[in-house]
Amino acid sequence: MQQISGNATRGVVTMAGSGKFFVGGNWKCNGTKESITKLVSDLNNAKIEEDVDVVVAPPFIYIEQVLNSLTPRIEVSAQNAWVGKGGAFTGEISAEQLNDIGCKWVILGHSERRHILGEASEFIGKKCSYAVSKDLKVIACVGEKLEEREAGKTFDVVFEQLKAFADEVPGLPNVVIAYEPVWAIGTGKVATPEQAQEVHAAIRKWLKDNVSAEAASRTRIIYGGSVNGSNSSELAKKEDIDGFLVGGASLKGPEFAIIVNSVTAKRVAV
Ligand SMILES: O=C(CO)COP(=O)(O)O
Repeated sequence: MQQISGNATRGVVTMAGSGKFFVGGNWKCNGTKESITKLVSDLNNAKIEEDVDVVVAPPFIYIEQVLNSLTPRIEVSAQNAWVGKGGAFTGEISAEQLNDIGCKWVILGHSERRHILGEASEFIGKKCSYAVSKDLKVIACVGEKLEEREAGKTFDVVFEQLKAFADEVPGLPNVVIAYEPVWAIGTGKVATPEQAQEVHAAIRKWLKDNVSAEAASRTRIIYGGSVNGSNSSELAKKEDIDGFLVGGASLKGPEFAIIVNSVTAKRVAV
């Protein structure tokens, strides 16, 4: 349990880790200039709690539009980056280019890139290493497919994916881990708070045993997969759930704000 300093009314927080609550919005391959203008305006007008890190990830071509119009209270992420220095890599965007336009975050290893685009764990680990070496902060995604869960392989799959990150990025500085079970993504079938907590606790233990106790405490472990304004508070109450990575519901500003504000469910009265 962690005491939030400086504001006694906030009380005690049910968090196993020491990091700040974190909510990311992954807009995936959605939006137009017009719809993004509206979404940014809704986010700029939303009332969001102070003690949450908030990051949104527009498609590459809209990142500058968002950086130029979104409140600096909310940070901006890319959804991918090239594995090394830019050059003759048609269709790719480099970490240097993200730095150039002031984009500070990148999502790596999302299941859609693993399973639709065929990115392997080792390649994703190398991407993470390069991104961190260029001072980008990384949302590193892991998660099992339905058949893997049903075969009792959830931890094997998640630990193999984690190891690929940890092998390439000693100490995992500037990395937020997103646990996104593939069967829960875009399906409306959210993991129960107990299912998510079980894997988050296992990830934290894996970090303690394989990286360091400090990394286990510092690293935010966020949940993704059909999170919405109605289920986020129950999930947020679990002690190893340090926030969310939201897909579909992050395209609606008011609902995304509700999810961000589910940090209040972490606070219990003293
Ligand atoms: O993939 C996700 C976030 O990265 C989750 O997507 P949904 O919230 O649409 O299920």
